[in-house]
Amino acid sequence: MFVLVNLKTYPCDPVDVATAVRDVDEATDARLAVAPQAAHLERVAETGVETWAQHVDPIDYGSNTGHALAESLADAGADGTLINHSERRLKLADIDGAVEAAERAGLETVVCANNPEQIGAAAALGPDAVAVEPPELIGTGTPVSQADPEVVEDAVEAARNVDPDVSVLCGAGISTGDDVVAAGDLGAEGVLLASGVAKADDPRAALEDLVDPL
Ligand SMILES: O=C[C@H](O)COP(=O)(O)O
Repeated sequence: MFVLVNLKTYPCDPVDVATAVRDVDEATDARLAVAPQAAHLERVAETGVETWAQHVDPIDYGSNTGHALAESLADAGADGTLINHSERRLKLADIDGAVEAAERAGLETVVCANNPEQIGAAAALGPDAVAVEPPELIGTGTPVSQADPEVVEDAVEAARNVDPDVSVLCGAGISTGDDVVAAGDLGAEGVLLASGVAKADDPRAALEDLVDPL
């Protein structure tokens, strides 16, 4: 299972969490990665953890003030990038352009979407993976695998029907090892999570619990 920890703009110490993610990754068969804010990419990547950007813009070098250029994210140490997160939505054409920009810079891609229908559309754009996240469950602590298992199963089927090579992650409310196992049982190859680690009193213990049953 792939466990991708998004730090959003939570007030945690990104290097501390990244170090914990790196250490737990080394102690488990699961694959762990962390997505800090863009301004923290370089410091996080220096820990040796697999590092992801939270967003990339569909642009090339040039006059694009305030945008996130894929090559700059890669230079800062990003290995991959989220695209179209629920809190950073893009238009369809821009999702397509962002996937192209990420691939141009050698970044792995996860395109997020709200529901199975959008997952099918996202998979058609050729990312490495898609992540289904019902927005109403994000940050609630109620896991999507428990509250809405069908959305995960339907997302897996939607992606498979479009492109079986596109992996499917699920996210929203995932905070325990049991949640991760349940996601895997529904067909997901990974989970995208945030508050369960970034807002935990002890992020390292939260990570250890997440991978314990894997
Ligand atoms: O990127 C992560 C997702 O939005 C899930 O967030 P959450 O784990 O806080 O529900």
